[in-house]
Amino acid sequence: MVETPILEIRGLSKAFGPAKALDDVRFELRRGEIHALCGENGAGKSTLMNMIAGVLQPDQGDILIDGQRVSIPSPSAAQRLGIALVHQEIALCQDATVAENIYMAAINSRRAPLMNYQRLHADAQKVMDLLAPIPVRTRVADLSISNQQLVEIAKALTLDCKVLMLDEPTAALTESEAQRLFTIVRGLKQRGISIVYISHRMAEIFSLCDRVTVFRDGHYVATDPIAATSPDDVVRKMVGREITQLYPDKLAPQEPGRLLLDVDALSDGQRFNDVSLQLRAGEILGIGGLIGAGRSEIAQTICGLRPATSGTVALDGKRLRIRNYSDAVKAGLVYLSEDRKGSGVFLNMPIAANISALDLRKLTGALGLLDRRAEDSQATELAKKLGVRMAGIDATVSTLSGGNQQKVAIAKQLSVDPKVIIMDEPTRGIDVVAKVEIHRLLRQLAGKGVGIVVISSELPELIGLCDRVTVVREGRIAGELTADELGEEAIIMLASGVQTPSVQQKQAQNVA
Ligand SMILES: Nc1ncnc2c1ncn2[C@@H]1O[C@H](COP(=O)(O)OP(=O)(O)OP(=O)(O)O)[C@@H](O)[C@H]1O
Repeated sequence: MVETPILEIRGLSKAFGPAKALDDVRFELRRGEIHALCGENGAGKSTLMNMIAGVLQPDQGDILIDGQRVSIPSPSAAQRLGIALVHQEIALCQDATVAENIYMAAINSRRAPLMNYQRLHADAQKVMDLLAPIPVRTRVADLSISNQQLVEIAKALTLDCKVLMLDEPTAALTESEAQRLFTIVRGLKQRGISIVYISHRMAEIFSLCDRVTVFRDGHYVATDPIAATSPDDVVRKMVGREITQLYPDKLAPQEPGRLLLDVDALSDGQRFNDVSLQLRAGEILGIGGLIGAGRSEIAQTICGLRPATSGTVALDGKRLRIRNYSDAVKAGLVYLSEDRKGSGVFLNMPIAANISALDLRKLTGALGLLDRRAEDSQATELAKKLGVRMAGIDATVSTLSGGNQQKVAIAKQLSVDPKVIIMDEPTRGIDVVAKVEIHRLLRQLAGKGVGIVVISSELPELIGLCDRVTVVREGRIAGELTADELGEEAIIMLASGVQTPSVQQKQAQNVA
């Protein structure tokens, strides 16, 4: 007998104005399975999750829980049905404690157990301990992103959750943090929780999930057991064609041009010390390291977003005196923030205005008026180059899917024709195809003499894309790897300071 699925979606459709985000899709989640949902940016994955979580209402179609048709008019209705969604972006109250966040809904509705803080802490700690030993009296702002993510999951678990939906949970995690999350997710599965898992990373889908469903352009394409498919097959179903080359060709070693960016003994007096980096024209330099190692702080200090206490930055042979970020942009140095919502894009502004926000002078006519036509044509060209899926360049950024918002943030950096671009996690949340396009675009820019620095926690990206990788550990440069030396183990070893068994073995062989 076939078991009734815990969650079933039949013929679901949703339009935003004239644009159909989902068209007659189906989906089935079995009890105790981890089911991956894949599709390009804008394929409709988050829209489906939001409907199941009561955040959005479908135009048509049915949602069944345990074989019963249900209506989910609000997030609290979803909670009552045992459905929890952990969003792409962390949405915790940063100033509140872990315990207060875990019981936020109950506190707001005065159901907290029950405003007795001692009991609240004890109950919250019990849930938190299922995942990781994080003290629940800690302020959320003092936790790492990965621990914040676990607090989001703990919050979901208090709701007597039967169906847990995780939307790109590893996007902001390092490799080892992601591994810890997988162990936790597998443990939840053992406890009978059914999990929907959205991710753009094929490797993790294939190591974690039982089945995979693919959406393309708001349509259902297929559902397969993981054992009966392959990453290539999933990508082919997502895109409708084969992707042959994942990474563009690298520079030949003798190719890099003149010294473009020269950072010498830079310190900020707190997070990093004595950092020296050199970048040549035409080169893509990777920066690896664990989250919290100080990579973003180094980049932000180079670009005038944080103050330095000592050291120098020279661009094209000229020592820079950068007091703030706009000085850096004027000099030809731009920074793509890893925090898209915080400082990458203005969500409530149109796409065109976002793309031109960094340098309006370029688009301003003799009378000091903004040339809207020039703004629109620049935005259209860049959005097309990056393949932004949108209704039009006048649409606000908030109407775009997560990955497409990231593409707008990248277009914004490119609009100023920079000499050096420092990108912090540039392809976070970006689908496989768009990632290939962005990598190709970066290589093309490098080919024109632009210097590019890519901070990434995704080892395959550092290895596949970069000509050289510098690894930062605890605020200092731990070492540098040339293209020939690049490998996951070599990066991990420098990043953690711990030798992995096979490196030790190799070294022992070399000595022998
Ligand atoms: N509030 C909204 N207003 C207008 N259009 C929207 C809105 N929300 C989503 N869309 C559109 O619906 C489509 C599906 O978006 P959705 O966020 O579901 O994609 P996704 O598959 O989750 O993408 P990603 O991988 O980038 O997160 C996109 O074209 C998006 O622009």
